[in-house]
Amino acid sequence: MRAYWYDNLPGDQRLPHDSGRSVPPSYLSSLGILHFNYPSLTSVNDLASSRNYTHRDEITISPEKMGDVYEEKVKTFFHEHLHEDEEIRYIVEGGGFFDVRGKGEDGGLDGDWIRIRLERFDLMIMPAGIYHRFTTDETNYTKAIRLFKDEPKWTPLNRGKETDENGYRKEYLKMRDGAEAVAAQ
Ligand SMILES: CSCCC(=O)C(=O)O
Ligand SMILES: [Fe+2]
Repeated sequence: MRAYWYDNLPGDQRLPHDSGRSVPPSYLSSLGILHFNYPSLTSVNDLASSRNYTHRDEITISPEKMGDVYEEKVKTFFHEHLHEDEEIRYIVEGGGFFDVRGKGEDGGLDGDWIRIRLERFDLMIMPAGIYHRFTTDETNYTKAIRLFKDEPKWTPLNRGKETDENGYRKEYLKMRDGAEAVAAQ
């Protein structure tokens, strides 16, 4: 795992877009993001049961596996969205990028994109309500396990006026900025 500020330059979303400015783990945790490196599935299973995740599926995002819909899927995943549940992803093979919004400057709610590079054995937990997006990298191959509390269901809520007002979004901001207010004391 490596996190850095997205360079915001034009070009394929699958390129690294590395500005060269790293984002430290402490900043990611202040956004409510957790990361682990689990070379064995046993640890993934333990984490799943400790958080009451009883369902999972395995997704292979690649042109070979998905055929013609691959490019379309990759664009859908890259549309800025949030979920009303936390999102847990474990990379089994290949790699990919999750982009998440940093904090805005001067108390603004949303800042610039942070790119999080995930590789084999990386497990990431993103809190409900965080704006994010996903893309494969130039190798066009991500095999990941998605953990769910109930039946596997992926419901992205694309960013808009409605999601800005979403209760889970508001809860997330309270947690994020509340945590910061406490840390600053
Ligand atoms: C690597 S999982 C696919 C992307 C995804 O689940 C998401 O963007 O929410
Ligand atoms: Fe998502």
